[in-house]
Amino acid sequence: MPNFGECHEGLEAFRIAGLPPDFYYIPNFVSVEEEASILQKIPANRWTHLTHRRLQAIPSTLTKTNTLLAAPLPTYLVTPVVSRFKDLGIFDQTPHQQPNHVLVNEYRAGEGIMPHEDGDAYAPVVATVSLGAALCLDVLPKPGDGGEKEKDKENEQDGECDEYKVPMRILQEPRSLLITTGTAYRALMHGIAAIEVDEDLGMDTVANWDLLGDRRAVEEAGGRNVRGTRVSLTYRDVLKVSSAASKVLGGLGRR
Ligand SMILES: O=C(O)CCC(=O)C(=O)O
Ligand SMILES: [Fe+2]
Repeated sequence: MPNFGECHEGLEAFRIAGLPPDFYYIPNFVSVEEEASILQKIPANRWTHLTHRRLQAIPSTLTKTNTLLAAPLPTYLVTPVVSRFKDLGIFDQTPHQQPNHVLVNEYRAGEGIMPHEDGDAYAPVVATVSLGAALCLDVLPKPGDGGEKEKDKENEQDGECDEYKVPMRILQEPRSLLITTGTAYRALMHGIAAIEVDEDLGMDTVANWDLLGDRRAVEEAGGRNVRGTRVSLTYRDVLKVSSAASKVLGGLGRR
């Protein structure tokens, strides 16, 4: 089976070259108008409040067995974003060939998310649309696989990963798309530091520096990004879907 990169030559120009495969960063994936329209349509009364952010799982939270109760995504999350995913073939190789689940996360300045991996409830492709403000995603090695030292040894042996500097940061500008798949999905963790300013941003410290939509703004701000409120939409394909449940819900008029 060909890997993601081999099937998506059109995306090659957007690959984050300095990181293990495959991260792709596309600036200005949605327009300013589209961004405003999506933000305005996120329902105000559906937030789950966590200590360091608030979130909405759409269409619903997965069950204890990581099953999705099938229900269509709301239109504001489908148009225009999912049609653009189709044009790029982002979910062409996942079981349902389209995203069926979206987590909406909101981070105010000073909020973040602990380093984690997204796990095996989903096909290993995540498409993250950022809205509202910029922040840095930290990319880290997974602890436990013998630790970093062991990894370095392995890397020396196969000579394949030497060129990658991890931990590293990806600056996610508003309106951008970040795709995480392959080794990047399976072998790395990601998190967002709970800070108010991302500092020391530049070509050596930001993995997607060359791909940014507005490098100049960051340079003019002296390599600092003062955080505002950022909303992320993380689109995924949940592997286990129960359509029986959705029929019951549909019958109850819960669509
Ligand atoms: O907001 C983000 O970009 C990351 C969110 C995330 O890691 C997740 O929902 O699993
Ligand atoms: Fe995540």
